[in-house]
Amino acid sequence: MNTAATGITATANMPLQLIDLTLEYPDGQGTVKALDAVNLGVGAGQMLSLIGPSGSGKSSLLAAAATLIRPASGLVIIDGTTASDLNDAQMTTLRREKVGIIFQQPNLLASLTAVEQLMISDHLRGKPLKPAKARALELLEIVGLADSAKKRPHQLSGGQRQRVNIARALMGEPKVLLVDEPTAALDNTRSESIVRLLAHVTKEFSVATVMVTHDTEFISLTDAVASMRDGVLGLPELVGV
Ligand SMILES: Nc1ncnc2c1ncn2[C@@H]1O[C@H](COP(=O)(O)OP(=O)(O)OP(=O)(O)O)[C@@H](O)[C@H]1O
Repeated sequence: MNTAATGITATANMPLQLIDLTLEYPDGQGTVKALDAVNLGVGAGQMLSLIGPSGSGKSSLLAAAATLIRPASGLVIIDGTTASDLNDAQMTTLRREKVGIIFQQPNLLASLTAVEQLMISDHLRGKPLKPAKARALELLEIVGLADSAKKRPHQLSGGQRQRVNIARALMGEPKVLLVDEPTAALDNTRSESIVRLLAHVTKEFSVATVMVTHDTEFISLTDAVASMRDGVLGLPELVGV
């Protein structure tokens, strides 16, 4: 199968590949097809904007790519590993090690400082605390929060909380970053800076990023856009400079 044809641009290093992905949900007596033979490849250092009307399947695509739901058919390949070949425990490990997920709401723990929010995610992966702190501080600097490492969520703005969320998703050194409406709760200026930051870390850490968004005005900050309709994914179009 020629998967390169579905990628944003041809590249040997494609951390995220979706091949002929079909996903159905039960709906009364029948089923609703949320993903209909979806093919997509996102290369290392590439960021794709995913747009489409409500109910077109964007969240389903992200959930399948994140290995949070198993497709009815087709393949999800993360950094060369075919997720559908794995059992649930192996899939969880793959997700933990290779996938960073950023939701609309940061879901930070109220009692922890910014640096602790990042360290705990490494701690849950069984990693030692000392290098985790160094990496957490480095990531906070990259996302523009060097001076806010000791602040708790209530001391941060919405945009700053989203920056902590982005830094936290990068702690595990993911190969794939899946981002669901990261700017939905933010004003225009903050939205733009968050999309710029996501585009920056995509390049800086060579991750394959897919961002679901309704903010079409910031799509030009990303490399490509693809739109969904009724579970069918259109071909990605290059938009970046
Ligand atoms: N858990 C579920 N059970 C049944 N049907 C579902 C479920 N989740 C989604 N669907 C259906 O699957 C289709 C795709 O939904 P999905 O949430 O992926 O779309 P979306 O493009 O992300 O929408 P939105 O922009 O509103 O978030 C829709 O018809 C939706 O009603």
